[in-house]
Amino acid sequence: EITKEQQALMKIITDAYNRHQIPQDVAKKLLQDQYSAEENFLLLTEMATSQVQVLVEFTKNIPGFLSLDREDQIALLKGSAVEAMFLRSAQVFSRKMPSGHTEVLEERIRKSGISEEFITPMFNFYKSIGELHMVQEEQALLTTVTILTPDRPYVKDQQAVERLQETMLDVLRKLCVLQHPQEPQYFARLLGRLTELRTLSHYHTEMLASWRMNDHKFTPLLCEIWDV
Ligand SMILES: Cc1cccc(C)c1-c1noc(C(C)C)c1COc1ccc(-c2ccc3cc(C(=O)O)ncc3c2)cc1
Repeated sequence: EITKEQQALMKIITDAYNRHQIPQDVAKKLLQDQYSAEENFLLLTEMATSQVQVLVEFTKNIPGFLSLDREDQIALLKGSAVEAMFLRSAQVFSRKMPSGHTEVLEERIRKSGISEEFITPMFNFYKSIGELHMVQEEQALLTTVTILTPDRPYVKDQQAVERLQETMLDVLRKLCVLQHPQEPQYFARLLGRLTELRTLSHYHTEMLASWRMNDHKFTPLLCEIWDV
């Protein structure tokens, strides 16, 4: 049974998740009509940079996050940024954007210098997230659970992160039972997506290396968060 304080926690996180989105004027740039690989890469770089800024703001609203050791806060953000962006961009695909971003985002990702070996697992992931039909509370909590992963590189006080993550996992588990009563294994399926995210995060490191090989430039914020 979801307790009163768990409901309050879920509301804080879901409101923050909905409040911190890529500004529409930035997202609208996806609809521009240049589709060269260079243009696509530049647009995706702009999206990712804006998404990281939004992610940092969202993370500040996770109850307990700002009480963690400051260096651990940075380590959690660096370690989870790619995974959080996969989850956020997955929502664009599964939400069937009215603004038509779905098709153009897919087109630009497919034609931005990412090799086919990464494109396939990436779009399989997007499809598997879409099939879950997550409600927004589940999306917000799943992103929060991903950010609060204790075993990211350089995290010193893993216990403190684990305590926070367990609190969020408990709310998410109860929410899944409430939202998907006909599917008792739904929560386990959600956690399975987190495993898939780790794999994608390793692919992403190779994607970055191959872009850099072809002399692609990133923004200072992305260089900092991805150590490129
Ligand atoms: C290619 C890739 C795939 C997955 C994750 C990453 C980090 C990368 C990835 N890896 O590198 C890059 C750049 C640097 C080339 C990327 C590109 O990342 C992103 C990140 C976020 C979005 C994004 C997020 C929310 C949106 C909301 C709306 C709307 O509400 O209408 N519309 C458009 C939106 C676009 C797009 C690309």
